[in-house]
Amino acid sequence: MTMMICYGGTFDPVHNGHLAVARAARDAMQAHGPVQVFLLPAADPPHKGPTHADAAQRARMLDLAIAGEPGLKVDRRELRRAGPSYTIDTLLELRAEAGRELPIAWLVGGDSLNQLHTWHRWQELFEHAHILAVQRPGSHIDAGALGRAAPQVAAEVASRWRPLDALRSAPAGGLAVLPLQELRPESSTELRRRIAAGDAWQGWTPPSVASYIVRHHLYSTARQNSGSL
Ligand SMILES: Nc1ncnc2c1ncn2[C@@H]1O[C@H](COP(=O)(O)OP(=O)(O)OP(=O)(O)O)[C@@H](O)[C@H]1O
Ligand SMILES: O=C(O)c1ccc[n+]([C@@H]2O[C@H](COP(=O)([O-])O)[C@@H](O)[C@H]2O)c1
Repeated sequence: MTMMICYGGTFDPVHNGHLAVARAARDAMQAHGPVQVFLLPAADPPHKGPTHADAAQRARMLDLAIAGEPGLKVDRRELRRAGPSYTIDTLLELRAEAGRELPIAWLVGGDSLNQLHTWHRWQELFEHAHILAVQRPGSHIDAGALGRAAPQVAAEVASRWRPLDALRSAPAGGLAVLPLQELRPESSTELRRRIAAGDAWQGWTPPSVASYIVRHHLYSTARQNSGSL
């Protein structure tokens, strides 16, 4: 059975760290059977202020970033919903479409996992998906241990730890850690800072995305929302 991996983010803009994570998830899970990775740009990320590029631009940059990549797709469903892009709403939609049996994993960086208790209806997430967590510098997650998680999160996941390959054997409810060959230092915040400051940045994102950013004058001043594609 195909495993569905969902990778939500603001992607403002997408960077090579995001792509390394998406590819690592695809490659690790495909060792055990077919897998599809969906990248879901958030229209209105619940914990962030206004974005710098608009939602259509962020999704377009994702299209460019994954062009020609087997097993990766952009899913724009959150762009079609009004209001905050709550993950529980997205998972309810995906579960209704995929049926009750399909294994679904929601991919998060360790920084996000440590704060999972702040997400809307967060405990319900496990009814509809597994969580697949990936290390990020400073996040201190490891298989079986959360170094910096809120106590509520540590308590909720205590009985949910699974080896990676076990995620395929149930539709939802587990937590596994995705191994990365090396931690990825990239962040969209630092990338935007570098662009605005005129520091070196183009190696942090694929050339097609870098060209789009330059062509649309994104991130070079405090806030952009030109709306053009
Ligand atoms: N370098 C990275 N390594 C591992 N996970 C990452 C990395 N960058 C982002 N993520 C994870 O990807 C998801 C989407 O991230 P997001 O689009 O917010 O990018 P970001 O770089 O964290 O942005 P910002 O710096 O603006 O907060 C989050 O779960 C985040 O933890
Ligand atoms: O559902 C929530 O309450 C919620 C709170 C914070 C983040 N998320 C989701 O987590 C993903 C990463 O968010 P961010 O802010 O780190 O880009 C993105 O898909 C968000 O919609 C979801």
